[in-house]
Amino acid sequence: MSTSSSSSSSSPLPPFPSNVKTAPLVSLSLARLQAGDEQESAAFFASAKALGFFYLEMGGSEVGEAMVREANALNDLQMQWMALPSATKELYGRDRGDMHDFFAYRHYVLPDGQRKEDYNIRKDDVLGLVTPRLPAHKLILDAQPLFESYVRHCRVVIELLLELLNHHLELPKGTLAKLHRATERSGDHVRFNHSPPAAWDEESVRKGEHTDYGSLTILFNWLGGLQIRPPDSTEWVWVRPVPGSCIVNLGDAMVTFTAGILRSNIHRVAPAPPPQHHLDRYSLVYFTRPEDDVVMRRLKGGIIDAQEVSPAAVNTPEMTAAEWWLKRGSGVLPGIFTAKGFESAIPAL
Ligand SMILES: O=C(O)CCC(=O)C(=O)O
Ligand SMILES: [Fe+2]
Repeated sequence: MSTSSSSSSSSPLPPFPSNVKTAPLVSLSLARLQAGDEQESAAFFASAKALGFFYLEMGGSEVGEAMVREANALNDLQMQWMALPSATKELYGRDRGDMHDFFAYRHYVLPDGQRKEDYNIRKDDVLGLVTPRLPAHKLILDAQPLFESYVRHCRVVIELLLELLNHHLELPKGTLAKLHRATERSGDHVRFNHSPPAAWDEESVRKGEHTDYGSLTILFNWLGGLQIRPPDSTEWVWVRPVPGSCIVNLGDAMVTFTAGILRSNIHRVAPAPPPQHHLDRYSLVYFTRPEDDVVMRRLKGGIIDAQEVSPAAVNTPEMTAAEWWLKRGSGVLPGIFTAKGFESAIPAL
């Protein structure tokens, strides 16, 4: 019996349970957003303000359908990568002692001795912005065309979403695009995430509570496990994986840029709920961040000008996007970041 959640294997995954409480994510159509559908665009802006999390349905969009195929292929690749001996994976681990440490393999040992692990591969290596690229295993290097195509497709989606946000925020044309040029150095990266089947351990689940650090995140997962805590709620609810859709969420940078108009919602990854709990769980994430040199502060113009000074701006030292993701990613600036500032000091995982 396979113990892996395979995205493209012929054996279907056990279903996500129907008896757990799920998160109220709206589903938006990439094809409709690409076609300039105003109702869809307004629904996107509403969900970016209210929850900061939504499904993006990829069917009917050439880019979207390609991304679904590529995400499945990358997930198969990540299963091979995660199956490598630990000593091999650690050759690409977080012990090089410089800022590139973040673009690396890392693991945590769960109470039962198994490894929860992830691996960050930066956009600047995939798109050839840095020579030489950071060392990577042959499995990764051989899949360069796949990574490149996936990153370019993710960027098409990101750039569309940024343009729509720019429009609804009534910012001067191209304001957000200029802060997120794919051709410039940034902390954008692909992440492989792997959690082995494990008993619920409150401490590990709680430690994983976070907001994403960057601007926009594109997530593919195949098994349950992702949970969010909706605004003004203390209850964690499950995000049901929807085949053919990715999950998009906003990160810290969008809260800072908009003085809190847009929402970066707290979330975490728990063990998959039964009947999926006996499977290894994998997810594939593309994180977009502002360019490294961009200073993280509220933008001028449009509806942002009418916002009050957000406590976050008062309580948080100003820094560049690169300093931000480095501090957030290494646990120097831990906690849940919202328009109020840091709300709790849970060390970043
Ligand atoms: O695995 C998931 O479903 C979510 C992962 C996540 O939130 C992250 O890597 O930041
Ligand atoms: Fe996340």
